[in-house]
This record gives sequence, structure tokens and C-alpha cells, in this order.
Amino acid sequence: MTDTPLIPLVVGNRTLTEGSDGVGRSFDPATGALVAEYVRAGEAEVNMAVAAAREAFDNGPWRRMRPFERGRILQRIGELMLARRDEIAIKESTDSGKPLRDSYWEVDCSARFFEFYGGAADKLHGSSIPLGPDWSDWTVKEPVGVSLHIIPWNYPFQLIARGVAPALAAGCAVIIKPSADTPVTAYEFVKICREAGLPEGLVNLVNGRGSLAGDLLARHQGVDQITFTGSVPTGERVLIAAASHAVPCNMELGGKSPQILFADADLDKSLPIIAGGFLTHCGQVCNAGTRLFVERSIHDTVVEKLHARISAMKLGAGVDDPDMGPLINKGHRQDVEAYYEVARKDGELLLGAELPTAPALADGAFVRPGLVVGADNRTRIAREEIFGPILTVIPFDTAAEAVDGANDSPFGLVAGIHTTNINKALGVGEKLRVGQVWINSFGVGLDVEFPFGGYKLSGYGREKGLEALAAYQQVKNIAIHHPMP
Ligand SMILES: NC(=O)c1ccc[n+]([C@@H]2O[C@H](COP(=O)([O-])OP(=O)(O)OC[C@H]3O[C@@H](n4cnc5c(N)ncnc54)[C@H](O)[C@@H]3O)[C@@H](O)[C@H]2O)c1
Repeated sequence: MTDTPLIPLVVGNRTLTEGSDGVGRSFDPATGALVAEYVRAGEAEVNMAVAAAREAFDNGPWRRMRPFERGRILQRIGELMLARRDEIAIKESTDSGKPLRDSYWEVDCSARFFEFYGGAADKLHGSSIPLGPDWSDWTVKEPVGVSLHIIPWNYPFQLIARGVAPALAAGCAVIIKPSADTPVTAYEFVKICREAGLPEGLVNLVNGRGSLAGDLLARHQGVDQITFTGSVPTGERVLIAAASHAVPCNMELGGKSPQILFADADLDKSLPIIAGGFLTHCGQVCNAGTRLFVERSIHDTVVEKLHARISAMKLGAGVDDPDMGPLINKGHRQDVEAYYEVARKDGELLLGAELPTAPALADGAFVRPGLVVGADNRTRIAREEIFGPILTVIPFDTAAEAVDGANDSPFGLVAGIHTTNINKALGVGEKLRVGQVWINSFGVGLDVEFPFGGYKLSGYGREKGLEALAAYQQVKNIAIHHPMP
């Protein structure tokens, strides 16, 4: 007998405790302790999940319900999330390693997605188009069909909600493929959907290996649309799979986001924002602000202040709500450690050289935050997505130089600008090739209303806000010729 929970697959109204690719294991990144086992889907279960989603979409009650009734069920999902926020947050911190306050944010933000898109479900209007005498013409927004959501490990609960809420609001059925590193809270998500009264088959859960279950799903002829959130190399594989049956994709990929700090900024306000921008969830955030462009006159002061702030940070297990938790696993820690070597070659590594030695941290995937100076924006440390807590500080003399440096990147997800001069802020913001510009701020609270997504290698399509609904809708035009008899 074991007390380790087993995360099943959920296909239609069935909960499968066995799959044709065996069982996977998920561990607490802070201690290495086993958190859960999960059933891994193979081809048979992938086919079952797609068939269940197809049946729910093609013949189920969801599309026949009035939109406001669908909206009420979605809002009920949000309410149930809030009612269970303690339980979900603790599970999320144990499975992903993130500090408890960030897991609470995940749950609260997920509930906001369901409130927001629940409210939008009955407002998905088409338009009427003037063709001239004897014609009537209008558009209707129809759901795209079966929508596949491939999820990374950094925000396992919130990133499901971010894509699934608008997909359901638009009338789609969904299949969720969580990361093999963080399968736990996806099951809580599906249980809440069932409890809220979502018709069976609309939300299906397929855990498994990316290279097997993920690939089979992305290639499946029964899938009509894919929302992928993850790394660029995997995203490229998913795009090739999607091309094999010509389905549209929303791609939310990586980043190397710039923060631009001018000498006139209020440092007491800006520096905590800048530090949080690259340290949140141990730097494992797609929009982490890992390149700091600093006006040269304040470079040394800023480095000194950041050094003091970062050195004082307390590391610990996610459930203890430390300043910073661990990386996702020791394999990823090796990758991040390799970047500390890269930092030494490309510039000067002021902080982060040694792994933490405290006995309480010995079994976890902990690293210290890294601070790099003297590296050019063209070096690897300033160019590659590390997905760890390393900040590269680069001085500039003019606003034009800061803009050029910020834009000189393969990525274009978000950017931060810190200044008390609004003309400078808006002028610089206009020139940045990114999907979102933060001025005297960086990152989100519970703001789900605005669009989010990347330029360049950071992807395409938009999540959040009303813009996200477009990915889950098709536009049908109806034209009637009605000449007077
Ligand atoms: N832009 C955003 O909104 C956003 C948000 C969070 C994370 N990210 C990015 O995610 C990355 C980190 O997450 P990760 O390491 O889990 O990413 P990853 O690319 O390794 O995996 C993402 C998902 O793809 C699946 N997968 C792997 N191979 C597959 C295949 N061949 N076919 C289909 N699916 C496959 C994985 O199992 C996982 O569920 C970073 O690059 C980060 O920037 C982006």
C-alpha cells in the first residue's frame, strides 16, 4: 500500500487509472520527495480523449445552450477555485516549488479568467456589413472546435485557465496536456469543472510524455486548434505537427525581456520591481526581465543596491513562502549552473557563483540569484533564455542606445521602462518591438483584461483580454440577395 496519490487521465466521463505508457512520477523540487504518480497516455488514450472531445463538441449540449447559461457555468468554476484556493495553492507549491504567495496568485488569477470569460460568453457578436441595395450580409462567430492546450511546468494551473476559459466561452471542447513535471493541479482543475456542471467530454486531461502523448495530440486529425505555451524548440516541433493537418496555433514561447532604467527614475520604487521582474519563481517566468539597461551615470549605484537586495534573499521550500524557491528539478539546475560559467566568460559574475550549502536546502534544486556586469548585449548570457534567476546589467548613454539594445534580441515578449519623464517613457515604449510595455511597473496582478503575447521568437497570437477569444472562433459570413419582387 502507498499513500502517494495517483493522477488519472480524464476522457469524457471516464477516469482512467491505467494508460498504455505506464506511470510517471512528480517530485517536490525543494526536497526531492515524491509528490504524485500520474497515468501516462499512449496512442489508445490519446485517441479516446480526442473522440470524447469531438463527441462533446459535435453532439453535446454546450453549443445548444444559451450563451449566458454557458457563462454562468464558467463563473461557477471561478467561484469553486476561490473556495478551494488553500488546497490548490499548497498542492501547486509542493509540485512546482514556487513560493506559496505565487501559488495563491495562480488560483486567484485563474478564477479571474473564468469570471472574465464567463461574462464575455454572451457578448461574442458578429457584425453587419453594408453591401448595398437588395443585400443583407452579416458575420457570426462560431467555435473553432476541439482545442488542444499544451502546458509548461512554470504556471501549471494558471496557464490552463488562461487558455481554457476563453476556449470554453467561445463554445469549444478542450484537451489539456500538462507538463510531465507538474501534473498535480491540472486534475484539481478538471474536478472543479465537473463539479461546476460542465457537460461531460468538454474538458479532457491527458498527462504523458511530450514526445509521445503531446506529439500524438498535436498531429491528431480530430484536433482543430492548438494553444501551445512552452519553449521555442518544442514550439517548432508542435508547429510542424500542426502543419500536417493545417490547424491554427497560438504560440506563447520564451523571452529575454529588457528593463530600461533611466537616471531620473525613483530608485526606491523601481529597484524592487526590477528585482521581482527577474527573481519571481526563481526566474522561471517567460517574461522575466533578465536584461537591465541602466543609464551609465547610475550604473554603479544600481549594481550596489541590487547586490545588497539580492544577497539578503532567503531561499526555501515553496510551502514555506520563502523569498525564492528552487528551480523545477536538478536537471534544470545543471542547465542554469552552466550559464553561471557562461556569465564568467562573457562578463563578471558578481553573485550566484556557488550553490547554497545550508543542510535544509541540500536535497532541493536551489541556486543563488546571479548578477552579471560587463557583458555585451551580444553575448550568450545577454541573448539566450536561461529560465533561471540571472540578471545581466548593461549600461547605456542615450535613450536611442537603450532602445537599440532592447530590440537587439531574437525575442520580443515584454519590456519595462523606469523613468519619471512621461514623454521619454512613451517615446521609448513606441519604439520597442515587444507585445507589452510596462512603465514604472513590470508583471501582473490580477489583470486579465489586457492582451498578452509576443513579437518575433516569443510567438504569436494573444492570450488574455477580449483578443484571446479570436483564437477559439471562426468567422462565418452570410450573404442574402433579396431583390424586391
Ligand atoms: N509566453 C508564455 O506565455 C509562456 C508562459 C510560460 C512559459 N513559457 C515558456 O515555457 C518554457 C518552459 O516550459 P517547459 O520547459 O515546460 O517547456 P517545454 O517546451 O519543454 O514543454 C512545454 C510542453 O510541451 C510538451 N511537449 C514536449 N515535447 C512535445 C512535442 N514533441 N509535441 C507536443 N508537446 C510536447 C511538454 O510535455 C510540455 O507539456 C520557457 O521557454 C518559457 O519561456 C512561455
